[in-house]
Amino acid sequence: MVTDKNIVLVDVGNTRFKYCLLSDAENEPTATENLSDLLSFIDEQQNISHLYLASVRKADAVEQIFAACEQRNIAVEEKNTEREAFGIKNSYENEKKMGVDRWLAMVCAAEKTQKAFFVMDVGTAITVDFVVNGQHLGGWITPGFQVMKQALLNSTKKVYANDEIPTSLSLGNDTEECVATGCYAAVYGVYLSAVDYLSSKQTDFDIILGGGDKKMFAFLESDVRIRPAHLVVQGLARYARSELLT
Ligand SMILES: Nc1ncnc2c1ncn2[C@@H]1O[C@H](COP(=O)(O)OP(=O)(O)O)[C@@H](O)[C@H]1O
Ligand SMILES: CC(C)(COP(=O)(O)O)[C@@H](O)C(=O)NCCC(=O)O
Ligand SMILES: [K+]
Repeated sequence: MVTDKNIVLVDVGNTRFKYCLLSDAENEPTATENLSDLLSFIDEQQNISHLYLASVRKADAVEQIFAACEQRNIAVEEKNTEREAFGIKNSYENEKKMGVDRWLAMVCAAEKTQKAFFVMDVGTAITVDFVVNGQHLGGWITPGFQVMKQALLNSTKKVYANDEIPTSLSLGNDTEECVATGCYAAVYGVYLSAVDYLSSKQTDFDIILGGGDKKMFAFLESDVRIRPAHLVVQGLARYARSELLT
């Protein structure tokens, strides 16, 4: 019999791999840039029968995962964006063009609230998707905090950056600080625009937040509309539970 301890969930983002057992899907997944960490994890468990996979990279980036699973007799279930599932209807004309991470973020978010929502994934890119009455209205893709900073450095000669990740809106008093606070303001601006957009629909809504940089929004914690989530692995968890455990 397959249990939630035999299933591993794997999110292949543009920066990092995130993974956990289905039984741990409520906790922070392990994040790593090295595929070997995932393979060691699988080998430590010894009893993995299924691997649920979501990737936004090119096919060759996940070939190694398929090969490693074949060697270990683990069934790989790779998820792709769908037109409709779990009561959510995708607005894309060609849903295959939508990153599966965005689709899974909606699948996760729809389980966390019965209300209208927007789901914001603050990762390499920032994606925002709006859903009202199960209908995906559409979304936004913008550069994430690090990508924004890098684009600025690449396009200028005298702009420098530091490694600080601000956690509230403030002003800079030197170049590095101005870059960090400015890019923070841009990220926060995406959030405020999303609130503004959904508020204009005159509907009560929740906000589901995830991604490696979601800590930037920690200061908003007291807003009852906000639900932090491990979007992609929890979207995968929903698929895995419905396909293998019911
Ligand atoms: N240890 C870390 N290594 C890399 N990025 C990190 C780390 N901790 C936080 N981050 C932040 O997380 C972001 C990537 O978020 P993540 O959700 O993992 O991206 P993706 O799903 O696109 O791979 C980076 O832009 C970075 O600012
Ligand atoms: C927008 C993304 C790059 C976000 O990826 P991430 O930041 O999570 O690594 C990814 O969802 C993607 O490659 N999407 C394809 C284009 C689309 O969704 O329309
Ligand atoms: K993202």
